[in-house]
Amino acid sequence: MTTKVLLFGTGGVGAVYAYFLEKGGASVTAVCRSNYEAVLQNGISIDSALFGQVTAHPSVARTAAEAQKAHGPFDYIVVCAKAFPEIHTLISAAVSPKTAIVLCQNGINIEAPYAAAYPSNTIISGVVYLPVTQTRPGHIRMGPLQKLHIGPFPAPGTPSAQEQTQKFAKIFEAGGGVIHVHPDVQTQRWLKLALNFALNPMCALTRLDDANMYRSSATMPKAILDVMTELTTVARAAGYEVSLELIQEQLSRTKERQETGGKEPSMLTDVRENRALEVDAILGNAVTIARQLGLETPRMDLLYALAQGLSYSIAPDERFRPLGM
Ligand SMILES: NC(=O)C1=CN([C@@H]2O[C@H](COP(=O)(O)OP(=O)(O)OC[C@H]3O[C@@H](n4cnc5c(N)ncnc54)[C@H](OP(=O)(O)O)[C@@H]3O)[C@@H](O)[C@H]2O)C=CC1
Ligand SMILES: CC(C)(CO)C(=O)C(=O)O
Repeated sequence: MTTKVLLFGTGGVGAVYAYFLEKGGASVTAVCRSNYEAVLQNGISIDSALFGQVTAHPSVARTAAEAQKAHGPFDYIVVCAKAFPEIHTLISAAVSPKTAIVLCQNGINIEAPYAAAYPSNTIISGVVYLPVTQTRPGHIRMGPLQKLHIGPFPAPGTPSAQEQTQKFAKIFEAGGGVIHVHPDVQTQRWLKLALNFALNPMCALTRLDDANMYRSSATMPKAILDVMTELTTVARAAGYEVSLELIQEQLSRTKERQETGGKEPSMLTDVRENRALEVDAILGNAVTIARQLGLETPRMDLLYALAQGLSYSIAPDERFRPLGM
């Protein structure tokens, strides 16, 4: 029987995953919002540095409820929306007893709301390497890297969760995607977080892509590495072996991009588009974990405060006052 996948959040990452899953033989329905008309009319067009110009043609829906009615029940719901607290509630209409929920998002501790809301469903945690941007509705530009690390949450999962994880990987791989299954993917999550915790807010605050930010001053490379190093102390205290060599390796892509041109991290795209920022998923949750572990993290705390300020400048609330002079 054909595997049915619902994609929730068809932006840069979701669009590319829709393409792999469709090509891998799944029947894919994509929940689209601002790009609904574009994707309905023309599908998703991907300009990839890895495999050229391709198009995906998922079925399209405006909500999970609409998708469930027309194409459910779904074997998998792949969440590729930004990691915000309310998103888990928006998929509920499409969660059936056997649906596995695959989270493809940056950040740490992003699984908790899903595990609490859907305690009987398999949760698969996904760590995304995919430099990608939606340049206009339904049009995606993808850089020369693609890797997805997945594993059941909480690890190691039940035998049936492990089976669902392996089956997802097979479809993704059959569609041309590079994917690695881990018994516990959290070490990978911390490793990726080290990059995002530093690059995403620092690029968003300076409004520079990663390569230009890296070379913007003599002090910047050390400032970036210091934040990443501080985060590794939290990862290690939390029980995950994230070595400094691996951190250096993470940063090597930014260094390589000195030659080829930089990547604008997703948080900078959000700032430019005046959209909400993933401040808690990428920064706040790790700072909370550091406090719980009794660790001092002055660099992370400062960056978190600045990212919160940046977010507040995009969405000020009743505390905001105009200039006094
Ligand atoms: N871009 C990148 O290079 C990378 C991103 N990531 C991570 O992957 C995740 C996805 O990022 P990315 O693809 O860049 O994000 P995008 O902002 O490009 O895509 C998110 C999509 O979710 C949609 N969405 C949000 N809320 C709803 C809703 N209520 N109903 C329907 N659709 C909704 C948005 O619609 P709308 O357009 O209407 O807002 C948008 O199309 C994030 O966690 C990010 O940090 C990880 C690695 C690299
Ligand atoms: C830092 C980067 C580009 C790495 O792929 C990323 O994860 C993002 O844009 O959020």
